[in-house]
Amino acid sequence: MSVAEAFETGGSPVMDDLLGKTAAAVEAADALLAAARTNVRARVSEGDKISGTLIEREQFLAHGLAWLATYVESLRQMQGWALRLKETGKFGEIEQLMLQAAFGEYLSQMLGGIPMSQGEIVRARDLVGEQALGAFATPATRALAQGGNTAAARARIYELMEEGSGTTVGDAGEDEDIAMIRDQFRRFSEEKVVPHAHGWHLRDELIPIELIGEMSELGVFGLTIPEEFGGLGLGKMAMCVVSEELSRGYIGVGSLGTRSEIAAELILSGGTDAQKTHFLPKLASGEIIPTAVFTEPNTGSDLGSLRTRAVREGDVYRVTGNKTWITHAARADMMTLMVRTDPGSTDYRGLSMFLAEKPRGTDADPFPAPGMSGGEIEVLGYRGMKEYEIGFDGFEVPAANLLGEREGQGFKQLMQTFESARIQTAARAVGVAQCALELGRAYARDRKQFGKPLSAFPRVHGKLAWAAVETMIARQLTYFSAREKDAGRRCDLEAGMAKLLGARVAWANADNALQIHGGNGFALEYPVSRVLCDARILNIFEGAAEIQAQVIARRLLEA
Ligand SMILES: Cc1cc2nc3c(=O)[nH]c(=O)nc-3n(C[C@H](O)[C@H](O)[C@H](O)COP(=O)(O)OP(=O)(O)OC[C@H]3O[C@@H](n4cnc5c(N)ncnc54)[C@H](O)[C@@H]3O)c2cc1C
Repeated sequence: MSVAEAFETGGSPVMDDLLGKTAAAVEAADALLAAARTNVRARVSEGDKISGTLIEREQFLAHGLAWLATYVESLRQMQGWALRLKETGKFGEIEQLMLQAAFGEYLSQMLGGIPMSQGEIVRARDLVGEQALGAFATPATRALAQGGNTAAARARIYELMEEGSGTTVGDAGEDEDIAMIRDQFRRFSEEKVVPHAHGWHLRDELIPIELIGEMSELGVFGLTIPEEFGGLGLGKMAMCVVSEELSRGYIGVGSLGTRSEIAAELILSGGTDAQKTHFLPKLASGEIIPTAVFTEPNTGSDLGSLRTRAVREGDVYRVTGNKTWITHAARADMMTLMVRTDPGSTDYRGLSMFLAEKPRGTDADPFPAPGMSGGEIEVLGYRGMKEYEIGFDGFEVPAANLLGEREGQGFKQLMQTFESARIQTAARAVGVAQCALELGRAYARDRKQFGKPLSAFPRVHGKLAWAAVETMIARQLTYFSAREKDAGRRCDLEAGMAKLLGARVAWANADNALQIHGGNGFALEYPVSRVLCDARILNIFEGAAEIQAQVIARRLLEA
């Protein structure tokens, strides 16, 4: 029995005048968002000012607004993607169906309820009231919501997926240079990462230093560092496809560049000339492996209140306090270390950032530096670099290593890196989402039950088709923020949305891919068990989902 017969799809379920309908739906979605903004703003305002206290009291609604805005931006970006593909003659049947399913599902959720997490559904009627919701039900939104993400559309997407040979499901729409970079890193990932990732995870090993050497030679750590400082001088779009393809192989490998990206951004935007000349070429070449040292046992999301302190004594600062959850700390050569230099302060204004050098440690002696101690935290997933708690007791940092040689700027300097870090994390999430999709696909194709491959069942191929669609949505939102960043435009809002959505999609894909594996998915032996654990972290670090939604909501309400 052929795949087509199994699914009994008949002709293509692409809707008539699809692009006309989707264009009209974007307009209606914008109007719904405007109504929600007005409504939520009224709920959280005191006089003509937005009140932090009221936003917190109405957190569910405010975060719902952030999710609604994320959906609206997702649809706009999918529409833009489709129009660009059409212009270049690449808007084929699978891309049309993916567009239609994306609109169908997201519009339905906007009408019915958007899941901010499992069991936390924000309802449009609470965000805008019945009247605006009624106005949202235009002929285009109704047609797409009813006819977009149908079982027939999902079946046909799956069928085309299985016939296709591209590296992503559907054309991702990158330009030629970016597609070449993607292909190069996809090959690298397939050859050097995929065969070993699960073993590294199961044995809880550090990713081999030789692999880091090979990645250095490919320029991974200096991708976005300007050429004058030894980097490749590429944009964030390149960073996205590299992060995506490496994370598709293993999130640990795709995350090796994260701390280099943060350190380089910090130094480029806040460093002195001497700091730029000293650190950037070594970061770009991979000679220096950096680690990001911000979180403390009592201070995670509320980073501005951290307490580790640095006291100046002549030409040095002495650091005392405790940090935790520090990734790749033992093997790192340099810490971007945020501490309190103003002992009289309790908020972000008293914080400073140091570029603190340290010797490389080993498993036996992770922190062989005077005034520094600590140990590994055992974790579910996101292994390969290991996480550590660190105690500082008079650890010495030269005063010349204070970023920008200015105290009190640490939090502001860190905020300037948030856009890039969130774009990179969103790209990692897309890579993990793609990995889960591929694992689920391969299993569904091979495993037979009731005399058929699992993929013959609508609940199985439907999951895979939707995973492909939603991965593309997260990807397009991520690429959009990267393009905005590359164009020099502010994109904290878009980058936050891409991270927020990407993390949810990666988790959903991993969960569904594991479900398709049945009992075997629960066996450590199967890579999908690792991918589930790896996907889980994306909603926690780089701004937990609630913090991300809070930041997005504030920006939407204050604009
Ligand atoms: C694997 C891993 C690697 C990490 N790597 C690093 C690293 O290299 N360097 C580093 O500095 N840090 C790192 N972190 C720390 C990470 O950034 C923090 O875990 C994260 O910021 C959340 O802080 P927290 O864990 O203290 O959670 P908390 O701040 O205690 O929050 C717990 C939960 O409460 C909820 N919550 C918190 N505040 C609010 C709010 N205002 N409104 C609504 N809900 C809220 C959220 O659901 C949140 O997940 C890592 C963490 C992990 C798990």
